[in-house]
Amino acid sequence: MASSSAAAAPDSGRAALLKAFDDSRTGVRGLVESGVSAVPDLFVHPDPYATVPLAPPGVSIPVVDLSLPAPLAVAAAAEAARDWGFFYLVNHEALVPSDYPAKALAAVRAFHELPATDRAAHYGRAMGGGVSYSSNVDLYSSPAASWRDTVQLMFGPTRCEAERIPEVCRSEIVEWEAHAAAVARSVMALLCEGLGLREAALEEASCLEGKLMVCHYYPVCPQPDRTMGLVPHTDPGVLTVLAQDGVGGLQVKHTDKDGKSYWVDAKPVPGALVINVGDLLQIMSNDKYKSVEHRVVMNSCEEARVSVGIFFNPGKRGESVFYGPLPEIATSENPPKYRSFTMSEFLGAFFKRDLASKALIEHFKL
Ligand SMILES: O=C(O)CCC(=O)C(=O)O
Ligand SMILES: [Fe+2]
Repeated sequence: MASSSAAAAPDSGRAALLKAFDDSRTGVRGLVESGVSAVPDLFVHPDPYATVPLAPPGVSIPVVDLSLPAPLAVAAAAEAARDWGFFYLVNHEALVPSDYPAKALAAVRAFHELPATDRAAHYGRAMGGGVSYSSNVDLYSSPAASWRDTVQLMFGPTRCEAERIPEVCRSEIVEWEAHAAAVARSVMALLCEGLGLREAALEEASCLEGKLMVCHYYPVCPQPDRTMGLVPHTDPGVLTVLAQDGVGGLQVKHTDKDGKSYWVDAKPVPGALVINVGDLLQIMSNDKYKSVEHRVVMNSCEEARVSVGIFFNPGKRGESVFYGPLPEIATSENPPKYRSFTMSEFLGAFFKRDLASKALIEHFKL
């Protein structure tokens, strides 16, 4: 790797290094396997942990208990989505068998820990058949690469070809997708009721039909304070259902009642899923629910971290189908704060911007 810093490297030198890394087809895990003892310059983030302080001890994202009587669960979900944009979902065993998501996380780990030549056979950025395995989806556009490899799978509106899913994790991934969709349906129903809407309003707007799964692997890092697992960003979609293993590293930005912001650890909680509001739900709820920034920091843990997220999005993508603040919510007392747009306009705006910016929501603001 280059001896100068990523920021200082001439563009052509940096581009060549990125290509050489990509051409290795084995991701960050491959660097670790080759024995790197320092974070290569391409992955160095200038002062990754400077800007916002960490939360005081004891601060945590809220918990929503799905076994509570419906009105209490609705109130808890609505309050969490409004004040935090993130929550742990617990007591969801009516929807998720007890061996999930652990089985899916273990299967994803097994894929990322296959011998390098077996992984390399799957490596590529194109979503061929709805599946890809690569390191840093934004490798060529981000200012610094992150310490992360990812398998992406499309589950809707068009479903990936099952035989394209690496066999070592195929059945577990397919099964987890079905359970996570049941969880998303139930959470969307709570969030709709929290907006005073009928519980199927988001489902009727096709918000359970677009589904992208990301299976992340954050290898052990020799210099955790020099790089990041995932830069601060908001999720563009409606709702994200995230399963994480026991390693930890996810942090959520929270602004308290006094306007003070800090990063809060979303520590792994056994039996809890992490749910978060995406930009589209903030827009559809006319800012009642918040899509908040989050990131993944590296730590000195001796074990790689695995997480599996599913982004739920509208599946109806026609040029005559518009999304924006839901008409039942945006009224004369609560005028719409965003204009309407088609999904192709929304996705076009998403792919044009840098992952680490909040520009997407701003783009549609009235
Ligand atoms: O790995 C995680 O915990 C978070 C992943 C995430 O935020 C994303 O994929 O958008
Ligand atoms: Fe995210």
